[in-house]
Amino acid sequence: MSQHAPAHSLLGLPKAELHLHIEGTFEPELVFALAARNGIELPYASVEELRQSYSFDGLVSFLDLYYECMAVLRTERDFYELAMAYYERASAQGVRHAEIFFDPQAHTSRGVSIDTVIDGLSRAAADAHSTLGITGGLIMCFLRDLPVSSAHETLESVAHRVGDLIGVGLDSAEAGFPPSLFAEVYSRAAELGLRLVAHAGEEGPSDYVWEALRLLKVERIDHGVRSLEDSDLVDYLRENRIPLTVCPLSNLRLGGHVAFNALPALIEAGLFVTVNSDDPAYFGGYVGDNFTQIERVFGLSQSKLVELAQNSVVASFAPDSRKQQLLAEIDEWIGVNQGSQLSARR
Ligand SMILES: Nc1ncnc2[nH]cnc12
Ligand SMILES: [Zn+2]
Repeated sequence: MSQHAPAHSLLGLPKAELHLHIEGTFEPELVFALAARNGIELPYASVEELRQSYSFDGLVSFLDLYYECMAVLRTERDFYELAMAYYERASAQGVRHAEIFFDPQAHTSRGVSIDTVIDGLSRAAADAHSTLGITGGLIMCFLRDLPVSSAHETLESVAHRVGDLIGVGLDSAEAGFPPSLFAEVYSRAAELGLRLVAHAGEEGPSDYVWEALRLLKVERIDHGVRSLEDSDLVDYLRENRIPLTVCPLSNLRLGGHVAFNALPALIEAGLFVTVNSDDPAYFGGYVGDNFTQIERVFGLSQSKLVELAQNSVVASFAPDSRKQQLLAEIDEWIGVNQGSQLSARR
């Protein structure tokens, strides 16, 4: 696979990816390869059989498989290879900056040390920068369906190496696990200088989005599609330019067409929307594929798609100088594509 995105296509549109679980990029072929290397037997006869099980009836049914597959990740090299495979695919889809989620508790609970995880992922991020020019870093997520004490312990266990992280997030099964539970953990993360984001309003109610904003003081909301159920919240999100990291193919696979159709409604409501892939190995496409699908299904104009890419850069935690560089790359893409459209018409 080429690691450079084709300039004359939506895949080549430079973009930032802000909602991507690295464990959700674990393609079945790599799951099998790492299982074999680590001497682990999988309950699937083949790559094809594993891939065929990718049919979900909601977030929890997806998470069961997601945690099962990631259990073959054991060594620093495993985490490195997982992340490098993502960066290469992402680069081919126009990703120039990636802020990557990882779930340390899903690994430490199996006896893998948090340093092993962060070492492998950080080494990949450094190599992705030097070989592919991709900037960004790591956002450590707390599993909200585990005890809050475990989140506290996890955070304290990395207090000596917060320089390896951009921020913290909150993920896993949402319903019944409100953000309010994690207010103290988030306040400590802020004290450590970490940026704050949280999944809210994916399957959980719009109240969880309010809680994430008011109690956790997050800077971005991951998903947030159920915000549409509360018009005061929609007004608040618009007036305060709170970025939403929406994941269309994830919404389609886990929530069906009602959830998928949230995207045009959020855009229509004037919200600060970005497009991301969430768990691309499981949901049928990387971020460029998400752009291609929303163009096809919703008929979004090229200028709207460009605006979504610009939003991803502006909503990122990249330094201002890097944001300016990336916005200039997007302008360059617009120039190339206008030219190619004109020459195609002649
Ligand atoms: N879409 C999602 N929602 C919550 N937790 C997740 N972990 C991985 N993907 C997730
Ligand atoms: Zn997610």
